Amino acid sequence: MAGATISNAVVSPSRTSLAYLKPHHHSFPHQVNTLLRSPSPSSSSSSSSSSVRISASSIINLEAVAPREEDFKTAFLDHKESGFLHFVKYHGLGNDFILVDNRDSSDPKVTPDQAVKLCHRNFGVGADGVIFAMPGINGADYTMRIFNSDGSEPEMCGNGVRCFARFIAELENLRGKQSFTVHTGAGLIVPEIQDDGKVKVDMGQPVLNASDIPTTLSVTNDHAVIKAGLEVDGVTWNVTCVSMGNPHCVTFSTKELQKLVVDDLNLSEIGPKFEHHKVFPARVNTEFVQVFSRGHLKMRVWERGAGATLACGTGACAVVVAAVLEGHADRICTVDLPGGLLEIEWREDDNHVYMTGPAEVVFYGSVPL
Ligand SMILES: N[C@H](CCC[C@H](N)C(=O)O)C(=O)O
Repeated sequence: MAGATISNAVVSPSRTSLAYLKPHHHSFPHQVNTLLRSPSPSSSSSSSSSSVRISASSIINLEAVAPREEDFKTAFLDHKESGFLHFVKYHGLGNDFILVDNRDSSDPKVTPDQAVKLCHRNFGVGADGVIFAMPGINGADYTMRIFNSDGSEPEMCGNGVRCFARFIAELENLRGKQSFTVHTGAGLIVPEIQDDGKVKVDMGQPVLNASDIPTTLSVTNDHAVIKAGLEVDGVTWNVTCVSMGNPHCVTFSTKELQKLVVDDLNLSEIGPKFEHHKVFPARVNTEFVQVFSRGHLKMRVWERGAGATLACGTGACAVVVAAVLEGHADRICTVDLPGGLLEIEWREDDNHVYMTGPAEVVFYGSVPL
């Protein structure tokens, strides 16, 4: 029997795919944790026929013997059972990812097609993407690769790299303030875990050159596309294009409407028309922005390859750059996303964009591949 819940579980060792909820939801019964150390499915058939019935009452009795979360995590992360993908589910302001320990190989353990299935919110684990922690190259400590939930591979992911940093800290048992270099499709990215557990990320320099976004929109200022008219669905939107390694189209207004009310927008209607617009040959992430003040912006996002998400880190960075270029905001802003707040600074002295925000574990899981 594939899968199991924790209370009233019938747990068959050979097909364990338990999700370990954080302690305040359930304590993890010692017996079940032992099962995770069970021999691989290919071992003697006797273990595959036996099953362990764990009733809700026994969980209460076992409460006292439940392992410390630390012990569970180590046991789980060391688990290398073949035929199963062991992962840790993280989210950054509700932009959620399946994180895979891929440090032993530069080939992703999951194909793009498998990523689509894993990201499906009914038939799979459910996520906006799959992120791989791989060996570093060109002197970087690590490499991060990501597949969107549609199987496409973007250059970079801001919320994802914060989750990546917390994942590495867990795998390497790092404590306190930690920083390391990550090779990505957007170049070298440097996340730093703060004392409060938030992650501050040097996201590198924004790219404004139209051909590097890429976009075929006509340039407005010195090879850049700033507040240019873009016809979508019969409306002329004013857009500014910024790449953070991945392409972004940021809009604050239309020809008719000088101030967007972002909660009034039908993203599933308008988002795909931006994403697949012919002026974006690599498709595009689109951010719709409302200016509350020169230090407080509210945004919603339709992501390339993932649709409407609760947050987009690279998008929040692109939004602040575009807001400064269009004269709406200063260089230090709080960006208000449906999933929560990000602190963004586009620093004048080094032209780098810095993003600070949370990244949390949701659960540990195993899934047959
Ligand atoms: N869908 C994006 C990648 C993920 C970006 C977003 N989740 C972030 O936090 O930056 C793209 O195809 O460029």
